[in-house]
Amino acid sequence: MVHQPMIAPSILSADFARLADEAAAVTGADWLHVDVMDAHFVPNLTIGLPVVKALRGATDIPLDCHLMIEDPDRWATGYAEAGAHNVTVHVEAAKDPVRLAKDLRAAGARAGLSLKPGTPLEPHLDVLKHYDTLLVMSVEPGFGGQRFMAEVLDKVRTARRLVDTGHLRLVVEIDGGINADTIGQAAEAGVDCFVAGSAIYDAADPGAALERLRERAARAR
Ligand SMILES: O=C(CO)[C@@H](O)[C@H](O)COP(=O)(O)O
Ligand SMILES: [Fe+2]
Repeated sequence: MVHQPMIAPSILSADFARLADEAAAVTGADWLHVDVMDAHFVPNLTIGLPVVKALRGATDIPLDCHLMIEDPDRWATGYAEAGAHNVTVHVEAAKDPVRLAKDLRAAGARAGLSLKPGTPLEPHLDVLKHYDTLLVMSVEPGFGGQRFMAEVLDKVRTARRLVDTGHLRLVVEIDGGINADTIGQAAEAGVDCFVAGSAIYDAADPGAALERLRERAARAR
């Protein structure tokens, strides 16, 4: 388990007209989570490569790009080349996830693999050996502000066990519905990195909200 809980604010809940300021409001963040949606893999359309490139120049926080797109085999390495620290693709969308992980690493990024809430972990364990991050979705991808699905924590517990016993080398990340009421159970289950959008950016002081989440997670471990 990484030393202290990592927090990744999701800019999906930030003010898109003031992204540089919104990044500056969370300087304590470990990663800045960027939700890329293409209106095909998910029923929502957000931002893409030009905005990621602009953000890269506007903040020093490592960018954690979560690609909810139909054809990650074609587009994902562009995000790594644009300077993203971690690029996560969905196992449900990737045609050749092992190749993709190698390409992402060759382009200088960490490679992340995400599972939708209904996607089991076990069939993908061999593929996960090639990845640096496992992103467990705790809402159906597409929108911020949804209710946390505690049933995905079984996948987190399994992944934690496999990491702690040396079978996988991964940061275990969770995404969706993380707030002061839910972060404790996710931390107990073994999450390393917590994505939080509305719980941070809907708060009057996003930086303070981030640190409160981190404290809660640390206490629950
Ligand atoms: O990937 C997604 C949604 O598809 C997330 O990253 C959300 O943006 C998280 O928002 P909250 O559930 O924390 O409000
Ligand atoms: Fe996300």
